[in-house]
Amino acid sequence: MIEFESVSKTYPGPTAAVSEFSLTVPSHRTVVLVGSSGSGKSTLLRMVNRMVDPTGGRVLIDDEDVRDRDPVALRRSIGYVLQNGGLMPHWTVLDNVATVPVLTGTPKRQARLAAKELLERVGLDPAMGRRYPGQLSGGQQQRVGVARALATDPNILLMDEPFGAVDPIMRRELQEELLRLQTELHKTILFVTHDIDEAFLLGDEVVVLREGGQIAQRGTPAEILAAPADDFVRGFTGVDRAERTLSTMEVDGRTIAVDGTGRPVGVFAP
Ligand SMILES: Nc1ncnc2c1ncn2[C@@H]1O[C@H](COP(=O)(O)OP(=O)(O)OP(=O)(O)O)[C@@H](O)[C@H]1O
Repeated sequence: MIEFESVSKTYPGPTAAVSEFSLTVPSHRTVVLVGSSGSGKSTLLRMVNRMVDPTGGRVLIDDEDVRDRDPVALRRSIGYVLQNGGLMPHWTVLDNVATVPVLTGTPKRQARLAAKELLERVGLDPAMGRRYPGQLSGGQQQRVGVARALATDPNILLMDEPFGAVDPIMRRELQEELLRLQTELHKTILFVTHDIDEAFLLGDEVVVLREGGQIAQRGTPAEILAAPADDFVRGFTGVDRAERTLSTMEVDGRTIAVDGTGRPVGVFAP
């Protein structure tokens, strides 16, 4: 469980990046922070692994203040996936995945064997382990990034716009893969995106942020869609967008879902 207790972060400048933010991320759940650029999402995520220390308040992992943890050990115990993979270009894929386990004492052979299994787990051919990151597609690199984050079997995964730089089809595949992985792994995932559709797809809970890390609304995707808190959330989530305003139509005895433009988008199960 991750707890943000009234955290603030002020960088030099006129406004606070985050002010008085409180949130609990329950164990084994996926919580998505969604908001536009500059709303403080990355700052909040990075407070968990102490890449940023708050200027006020505290962050707890399983009731322990992260400030009492050694930052390097803390970072190695938490999976972290970034938009651009953050892979070491001159290391093979396998070495990229096996690095942290080796640094924390796993024998090299064992770590490489485990890395191969992880590549398979994220949907890659283990033979790709011999390649260098530059010889992989963007989507494949992101899968390696996920495998690397899972290499120490962390309880917590921090994901900062991990699928932001890949094309929409690959993005959808990666999202589905993450959903599948999570049904097997049950990690505590804190996921950052500016894409509300991604947030609704992946989040058990979604936190909509406005400037300064202010929570505009939090809840399950269904709760937010059913009752947007205000015009900001209404606009951000696009609840009034044609593709979200579904209605029903009877055709040949079956009930069809139709979007706001009149386009049939699905059929209700009998
Ligand atoms: N190292 C820094 N020094 C000064 N200001 C910073 C620093 N990091 C972030 N900020 C500022 O803090 C605010 C929040 O930034 P943050 O990166 O957390 O937002 P974000 O929601 O993740 O944005 P994006 O989606 O663009 O990544 C922004 O106004 C940003 O300019």
